[in-house]
Amino acid sequence: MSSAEDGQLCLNISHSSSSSSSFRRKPVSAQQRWAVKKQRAEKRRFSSSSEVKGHSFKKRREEPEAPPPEVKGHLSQEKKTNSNAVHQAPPPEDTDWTPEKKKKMILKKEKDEGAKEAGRSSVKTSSLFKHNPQIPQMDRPVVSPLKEQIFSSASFSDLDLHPHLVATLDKVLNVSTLTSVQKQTVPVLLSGRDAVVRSQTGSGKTLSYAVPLVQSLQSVRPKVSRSDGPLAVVIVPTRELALQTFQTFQKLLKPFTWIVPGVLMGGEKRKAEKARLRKGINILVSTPGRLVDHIKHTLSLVFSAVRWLILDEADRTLDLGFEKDLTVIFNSLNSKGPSRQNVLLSATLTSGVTRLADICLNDPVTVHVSGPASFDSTTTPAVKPDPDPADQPESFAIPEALQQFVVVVPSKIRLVCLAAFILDKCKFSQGNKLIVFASSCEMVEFLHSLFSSVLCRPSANHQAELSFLRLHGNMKQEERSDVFQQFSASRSGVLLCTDVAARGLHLPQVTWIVQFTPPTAAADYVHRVGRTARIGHRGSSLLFLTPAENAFITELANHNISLSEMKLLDILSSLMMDDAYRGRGKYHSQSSSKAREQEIRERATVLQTEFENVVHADAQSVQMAKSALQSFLRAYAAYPARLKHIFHIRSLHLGHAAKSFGLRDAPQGLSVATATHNRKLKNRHQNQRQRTGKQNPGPEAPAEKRFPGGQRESHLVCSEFSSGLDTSKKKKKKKRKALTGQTGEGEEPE
Ligand SMILES: Nc1ncnc2c1ncn2[C@@H]1O[C@H](COP(=O)(O)OP(=O)(O)OP(=O)(O)O)[C@@H](O)[C@H]1O
Repeated sequence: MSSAEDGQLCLNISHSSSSSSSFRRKPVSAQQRWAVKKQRAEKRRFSSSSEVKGHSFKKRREEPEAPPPEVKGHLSQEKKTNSNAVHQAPPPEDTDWTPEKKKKMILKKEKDEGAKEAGRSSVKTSSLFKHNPQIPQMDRPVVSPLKEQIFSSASFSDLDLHPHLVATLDKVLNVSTLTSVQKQTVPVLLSGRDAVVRSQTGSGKTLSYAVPLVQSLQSVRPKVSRSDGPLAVVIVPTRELALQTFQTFQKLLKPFTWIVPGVLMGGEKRKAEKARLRKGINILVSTPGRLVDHIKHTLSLVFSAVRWLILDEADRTLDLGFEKDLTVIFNSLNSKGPSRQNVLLSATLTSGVTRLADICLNDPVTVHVSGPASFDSTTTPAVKPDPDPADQPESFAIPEALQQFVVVVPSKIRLVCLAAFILDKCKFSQGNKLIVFASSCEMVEFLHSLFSSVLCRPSANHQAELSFLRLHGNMKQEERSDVFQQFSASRSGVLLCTDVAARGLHLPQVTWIVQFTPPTAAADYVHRVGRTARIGHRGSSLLFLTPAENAFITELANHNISLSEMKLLDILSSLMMDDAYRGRGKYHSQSSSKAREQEIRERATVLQTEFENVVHADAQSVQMAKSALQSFLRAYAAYPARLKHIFHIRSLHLGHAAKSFGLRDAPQGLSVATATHNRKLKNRHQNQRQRTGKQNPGPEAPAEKRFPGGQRESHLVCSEFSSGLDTSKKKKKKKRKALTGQTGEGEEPE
């Protein structure tokens, strides 16, 4: 609702009041006396209302103070319609005022009220910036970033490829020079060897396996036909990546029309997929869960001819979230068929995953593109490296063209800080395209709804229009695909998303990655920031940390990742670009830096107050904010054990965290609810295990999952990549969902 609409609402209510009997009596009721008293008190608090120049919010800025006990019921009823009305003393009965005059007077009073409200919100400055933990001095440990050169000097035409394939690469995909990873990988795969490939995000890994695969299949004689069924199986962790990979194959296969690619992914109609499988698909791209579903239920899916198995984002796919699915897939592939070429790829293949892969692969060639680490002279010496290389955390290569920043923000200020950053990049300047990562579907929904209603107001001509899209695992597949295509095609805008968009997706022209909630592992950090600065383009990233989470910088440094600090006040200062966020204006014209800082703080408070008013406008909005906060807390409780010293639920200040969801106070019983929830579930799983006699939780048990490093992931947050898709499990899943209250975040549901 715009402010104009708001005004309209007040007017209507005033009209109805004016016709009510209360308008014909003198203001002598308890309520009226209270209102007049309140007005006087207001006057004393704000010596001059002209000093108060606030932004006109869409919703009320503040709830009125509690009325005297005898009128409480009556007031709360009025508050439901328009709480402003409670402040209004009706026009005196014994004047000969025309309805127009009365209306004018009411409007004037409303205006005065608005100004006072604005004043009050300015006074609130203290609540947003007081009682925050100190922002610690940032230590930048010594980091030697791994370097990778993206392009090689060779071109596709130098390789032994079909000329039509080279022409297609050039004309359709606009690709002629080989990237380093392609130069090293394509010949290995063309020679028929298995491979484990690691190179930085956005370096062209997809073509490094897709080109030799197409080259190999087009040369098969007699020619490949649909009736041969799958000859290659490509497994990727998310639906969007499945779609993107399928589209790449569609382009590459333009000259080889007899080879048919196909995609299977959760959320699509099974029946249609079954029909396509019956007709015949030669290159099958799929998410693991959906493939398992078809292995179990689609008779026409036969793997007897499969010659290629590709696991893209292999570290994620080999995570135990997919363990059971992969076992089914491997068993099904191994039962019959010719010898097979296997390829694992990722930007973050850890040695643990590689060791695991060695068991399944046949004498694989390891392609690691990163060169030797280079010393970063801007950093200060820190911890001594561990002498035992086996104990060393994995180093990850980050694109050189990526500038990485971190901002340390007290919890309370996080929401306005994010908003100020978005306004700066997308409204007060142009040509930016942002991806903002948050930890849960509810949080994404909440931010999307709040920002769309508060930040997308039309403003001065020179400011760009802001648009927000959202992507998470709780959306219908159709909508997910639409958003993916829409954001891919757009030149600017903000995509709010969960980790469903963290891996593999190539969304062109993204300039900024914002991690509003920190990732649960350094590898996830790498993949998230890897959505920008791809294939040699420039890009930047910003990580939000609270003062208590500062040690995550050291954790990243252990993986050779180095960040520069961005100052909170610098981000908030973008609010000076729009007088819609002006505070009392007292400091606006003054030039001292202290005065400017104060003005920035006031503007941040004005914006925060606006968020809070929108959130508290009705019960539904409050509920939305609460469930977003709750899901955030659950995600927080699910950080792996080895990061608990940085991200521990007990170190969160609930009231401060609530503020970052636009809630004025910490919702009661929330933290207790989360803890109780955890306990109940733990007991339940223990009982379940005792009943079934299982020592360890089976893959179906909804309890914790273990990552290869031994870390645990609470089931409370449903993994972005979990599958468990067969129909028999559907009921169990529903039951589990109802039990845990989990949102289905990121699942690949059928
Ligand atoms: N040789 C090349 N020259 C120019 N562009 C290329 C080349 N190879 C691939 N690309 C393009 O680079 C982009 C990124 O490639 P791709 O998605 O394969 O990267 P990736 O290494 O798999 O990244 P991630 O690790 O994030 O999955 C794609 O748009 C692709 O078309």
